[in-house]
Amino acid sequence: MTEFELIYRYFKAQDTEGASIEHTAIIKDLGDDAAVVAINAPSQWLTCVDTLVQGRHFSEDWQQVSELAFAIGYKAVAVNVSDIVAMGAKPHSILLALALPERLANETWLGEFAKGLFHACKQFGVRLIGGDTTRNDKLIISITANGILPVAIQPVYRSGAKVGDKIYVSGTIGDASYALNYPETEVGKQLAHRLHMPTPRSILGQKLASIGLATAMMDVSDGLVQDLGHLCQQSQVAMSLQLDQLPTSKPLQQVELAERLRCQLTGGDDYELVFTLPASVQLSQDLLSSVSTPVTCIGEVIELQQVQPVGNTNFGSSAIELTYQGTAVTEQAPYPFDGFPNLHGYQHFSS
Ligand SMILES: Nc1ncnc2c1ncn2[C@@H]1O[C@H](COP(=O)(O)OP(=O)(O)O)[C@@H](O)[C@H]1O
Ligand SMILES: Cc1ncc(C[n+]2csc(CCOP(=O)(O)OP(=O)(O)O)c2C)c(N)n1
Ligand SMILES: [Mg+2]
Repeated sequence: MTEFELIYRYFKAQDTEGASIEHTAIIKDLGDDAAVVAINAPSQWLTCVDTLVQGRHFSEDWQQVSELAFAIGYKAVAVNVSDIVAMGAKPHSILLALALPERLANETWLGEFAKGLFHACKQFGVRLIGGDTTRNDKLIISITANGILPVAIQPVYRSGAKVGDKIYVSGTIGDASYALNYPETEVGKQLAHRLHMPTPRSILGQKLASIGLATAMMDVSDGLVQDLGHLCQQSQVAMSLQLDQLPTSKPLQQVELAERLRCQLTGGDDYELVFTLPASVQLSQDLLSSVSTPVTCIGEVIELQQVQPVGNTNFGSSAIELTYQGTAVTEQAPYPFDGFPNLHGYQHFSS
């Protein structure tokens, strides 16, 4: 199979079923030097890119890479859709840059990978409009995602959280991390789908932006504390998190408390949304009608004791206070932990 046969065979023929009205703006997709999308002036165009690397974002092991072809295709789209919806926008299209090992350039692997990729595309309403294919010794998948937002709707940034706001998180957290760390356990197996096929909270993110009440929002990719640290830094606030309120899936409830909390606070890979709302807003069913994802209040925004420099990489842990059943969790009294936990989340580089 040549490079061009590969592209046309696996990525050119997209199912047009489920294409949205905005997709009519795609004038040219795969096949030319660039995709062409008509810009509807009263809309805002959002764009982001995320890369998944073999051995870093999914297993190094070739056997696993083979078995997980569908899930890897799905997850590559899902994590990008997650960034778009964390701004409140509607996902529109993606570009796929694939560095493909020779041993995966076959019908079995590419067929499953493309199936997973297009399954996610269909589920989240995005069209593949271009990309690039190269050969490499390891599998690297880089996806650029685009989204749209009417000008009348404000994107929800990380920078708007205010003292007194309540902090909410969607779904449940800690599942993906547990599945990654304990894949052979019964609970790990029950949670494997949360690691391999995360669900970006597309409807919830868009709804929160459209009702215009969320003061800040982001998705949890690196770990709750570290990611909330970014939100604190950009909003120049601190936060108080109630550990007994963290939403926990049925399988994860069976795990010993301290270990479960470590997964929830630092694990990452959940792709849930965290957002802040003024305390006066009651998150009623009405407000979230048409959103099936549960949301849970996990704490509140408090005053920052001292302004933090932008480059402070320890900001996450220093700006976030933990309480458990109304009592502060501190170095001196770390209960329910034996010792105060390391709250760093996932970092590609750390010194
Ligand atoms: N190599 C890079 N060049 C330019 N911008 C970058 C680069 N890496 C990250 N960024 C930007 O830094 C910000 C944080 O990146 P990242 O932690 O990857 O975000 P997220 O967790 O939302 O995917 C984003 O706005 C991203 O666009
Ligand atoms: C083999 C393997 N090791 C580790 C992880 C955990 N992991 C890898 S990257 C990551 C954080 C998210 O990835 P990143 O590239 O930082 O995404 P971004 O924050 O840019 O959205 C996590 C929790 C994993 N899923 N698989
Ligand atoms: Mg990250």
